[in-house]
Amino acid sequence: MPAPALHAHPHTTGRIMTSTQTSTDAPAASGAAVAPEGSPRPHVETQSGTGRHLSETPVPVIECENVDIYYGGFRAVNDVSLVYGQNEITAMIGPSGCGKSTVLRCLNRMNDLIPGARVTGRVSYHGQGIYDSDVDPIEVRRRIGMVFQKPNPFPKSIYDNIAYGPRVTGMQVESMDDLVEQALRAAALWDEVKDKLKQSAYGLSGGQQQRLCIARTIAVRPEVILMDEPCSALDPIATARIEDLMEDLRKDYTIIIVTHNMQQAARVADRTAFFTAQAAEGTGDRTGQLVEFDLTTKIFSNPADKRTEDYISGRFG
Ligand SMILES: Nc1ncnc2c1ncn2[C@@H]1O[C@H](COP(=O)(O)OP(=O)(O)OP(=O)(O)O)[C@@H](O)[C@H]1O
Repeated sequence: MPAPALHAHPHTTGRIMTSTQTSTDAPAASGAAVAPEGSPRPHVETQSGTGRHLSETPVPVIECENVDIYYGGFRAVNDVSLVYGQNEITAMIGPSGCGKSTVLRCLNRMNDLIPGARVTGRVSYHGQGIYDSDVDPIEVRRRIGMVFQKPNPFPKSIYDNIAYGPRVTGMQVESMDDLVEQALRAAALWDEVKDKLKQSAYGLSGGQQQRLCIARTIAVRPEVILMDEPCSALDPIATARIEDLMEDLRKDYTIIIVTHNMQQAARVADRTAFFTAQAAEGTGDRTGQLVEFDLTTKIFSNPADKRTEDYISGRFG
């Protein structure tokens, strides 16, 4: 099978093609909404929860338009429209069962792996619908990687955990040793493991294992990293290290995080989306919906919707 037409690069953008297409099939980045490389960012006028100056509206990398997500006949998420901005950290918060993880998983077609799961509406990556028929879901998941709640290293050495993705995806790699080192350095783990690369990943602490999983995600050179409560199994020190790491990674990646921890969202996220679940008339099924999406500062200091205010002030959820 030919290698994916798009050559791996942390900043690569463009069409996600089926593996049977060739590079000549691929126009350059469709990215109508994306500023060309080297062009100035849009008008800067506002500040995020992290103190960064941000444009009023995000530069889209992933966009959801009127997205509904079903598990069989149950509509878990209703009519979500949301833009995830380039080189930003976007947090999704809300009470249990409001559909945060469901939305996160639909951003890289991870829901495809759940029998009965179905997405309607449009999810696009640089303007291209990721559910379009000519799109290769494996390539989607390479570009848009995922880190899970519980660290899940493979039962392999530290080195082989990192090398696994590049090997199985047939990435052209000049030096696997260099790639492993770069990924471990990017995940702030290199100094702790450089003398035991051949040892089992299971010998690492939980926090180290989670940074290894981040390094493993980075190794296949994605552009976006999805994180589903990445710190919920970690102690406060390991959590702080992951939060610092996210801050570093934002320079090169777009990060989307689901978190139950509102303080964490306030600390790390540039923008925050608040979801809630509403009981449907008739069936009583609780369907998730997006209530409000804005700069993190605004969400936590002056939310537009009373439901957001009630949630962040601890009055419900
Ligand atoms: N694999 C699945 N099959 C069927 N229903 C599911 C599945 N995963 C989630 N759901 C349902 O979809 C709804 C949203 O769940 P989801 O896990 O996305 O919410 P969440 O906001 O991430 O919750 P939590 O914060 O508790 O993790 C819930 O009603 C849940 O029971």
